[in-house]
Amino acid sequence: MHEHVLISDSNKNLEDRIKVHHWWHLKTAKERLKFKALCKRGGLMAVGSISKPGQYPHTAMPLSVQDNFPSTPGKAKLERNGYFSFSRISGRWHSSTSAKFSFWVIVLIFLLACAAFQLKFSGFHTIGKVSWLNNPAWEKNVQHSCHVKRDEGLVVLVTGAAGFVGSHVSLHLKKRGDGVLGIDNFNSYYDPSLKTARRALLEKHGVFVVEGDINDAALLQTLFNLVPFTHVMHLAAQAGVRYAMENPGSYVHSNVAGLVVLFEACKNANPQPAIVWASSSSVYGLNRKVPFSEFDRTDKPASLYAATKKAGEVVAHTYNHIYGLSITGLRFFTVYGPWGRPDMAYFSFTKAILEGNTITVYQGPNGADLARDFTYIDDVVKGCVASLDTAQKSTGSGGKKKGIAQLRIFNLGNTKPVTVPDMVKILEKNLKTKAHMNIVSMPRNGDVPFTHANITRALQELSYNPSTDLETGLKKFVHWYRSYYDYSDQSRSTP
Ligand SMILES: O=C(O)[C@H]1O[C@H](OP(=O)(O)OP(=O)(O)OC[C@H]2O[C@@H](n3ccc(=O)[nH]c3=O)[C@H](O)[C@@H]2O)[C@H](O)[C@@H](O)[C@H]1O
Repeated sequence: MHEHVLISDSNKNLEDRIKVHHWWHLKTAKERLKFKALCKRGGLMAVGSISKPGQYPHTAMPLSVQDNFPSTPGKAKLERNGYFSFSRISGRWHSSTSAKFSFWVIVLIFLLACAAFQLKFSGFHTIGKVSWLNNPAWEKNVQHSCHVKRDEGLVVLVTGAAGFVGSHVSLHLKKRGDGVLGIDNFNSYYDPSLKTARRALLEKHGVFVVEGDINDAALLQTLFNLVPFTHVMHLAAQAGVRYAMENPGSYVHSNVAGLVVLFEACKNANPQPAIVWASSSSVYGLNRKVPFSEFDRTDKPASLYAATKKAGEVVAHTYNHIYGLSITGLRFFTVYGPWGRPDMAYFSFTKAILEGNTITVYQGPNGADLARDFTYIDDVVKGCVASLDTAQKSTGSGGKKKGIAQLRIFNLGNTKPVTVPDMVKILEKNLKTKAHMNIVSMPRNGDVPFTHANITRALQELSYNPSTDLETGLKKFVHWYRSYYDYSDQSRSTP
């Protein structure tokens, strides 16, 4: 077999080094030895594929050149003692120029592919397309967003800031003069353009939202190094009761693993912040005793979503116990309102009714209507802010507990459950349109037949006193929905 060998013996520059100087036809062992000696003398290293054991590679290049090659993973990695096959056509290099060109094109494509891969999968830290690593402009945004404008103001890291509750809480805190920094991964569980619009609103009011995941420990550490947060309002989560059957991993990832990563960052921070975080009414699961009290058992979750929220409460206990983190868990009861979540029934029903589509309404056993303790967003925001304001300091430092720390759980409900068909009637009235309803038995999908909060504890300790009934709240929601999606802006898609 005739081998065509490309040899470079110039050391002037990278271009010259891969210039073709000789064509060799290695027919015999003697020729191969000669080639090998030549490589050695010129400081060259033979590279190229070997089609049979004992054969020499197809091409040669200086060792120094190889140091300039990217050390990238994968099959095409160029190894010092390995072999890399260039574009060889019919066993012959057509010309040195085309070989050189092909080679660098391949290298370039490979580098670009690696960069794209890293950006997408390795937690490469970006804001839009800008890396946060050693980025003074980004650090300035972070610090500016955390600037406190009132006496005794808080410095709060809000996770899930581009989410429904997160955006409302962030705005409220910022407006009263607290320093607020948001973080959100802008995932596509529901239309990310709604999250982007919420972010635009926040940024208009001076709240910077870092695009990143709570599972990114390095990013969290960077934020805690930059800012001495007094509080963390942790609202980032995988929400939705029924979606847990479709994508169980996302619940474990965000609601359990993500929570632990966040607690770790808080535990290591100096000072340790106090944490307020979103649990859920769903932890009451199959509880039949109403109204649901924080003293009731919560060991029978009906969905994986509920199970991960319950797990979060248990994890919170551990971090409070071992590290002295001050932690307050809030059990939200079907929060609704402007800028809400398109996956929730009141929101998706509104869209369907306006578009003339049929809505599916679930019924409980024996044809009983399902009911929810729908809670208006402004009331929930008050509960969140009161929790931050009444949170005691964490007691640990340097990762060690220095004393007993506060650990609280509160129901943030409305205490006035409304059935789903009644909720539909309110929507019909506000939308001035009759809904087409398909009534079906509640599938076994994690749903619970009713929720009803006892809010005595929140009233006592937080002065939490919800004041918006469903009629008033849905009216406000429909008003927002119409202005947001009312097709005056044709470029904006409906949810
Ligand atoms: O309090 C919570 O902890 C949770 O509240 C919310 O869950 P849910 O109370 O289940 O709200 P939501 O989906 O609006 O369904 C409302 C009602 O409509 C019924 N429902 C729903 C959909 C449908 O197509 N038909 C229907 O009848 C359905 O059977 C139910 O009876 C949050 O989504 C969740 O993230 C979590 O925060």
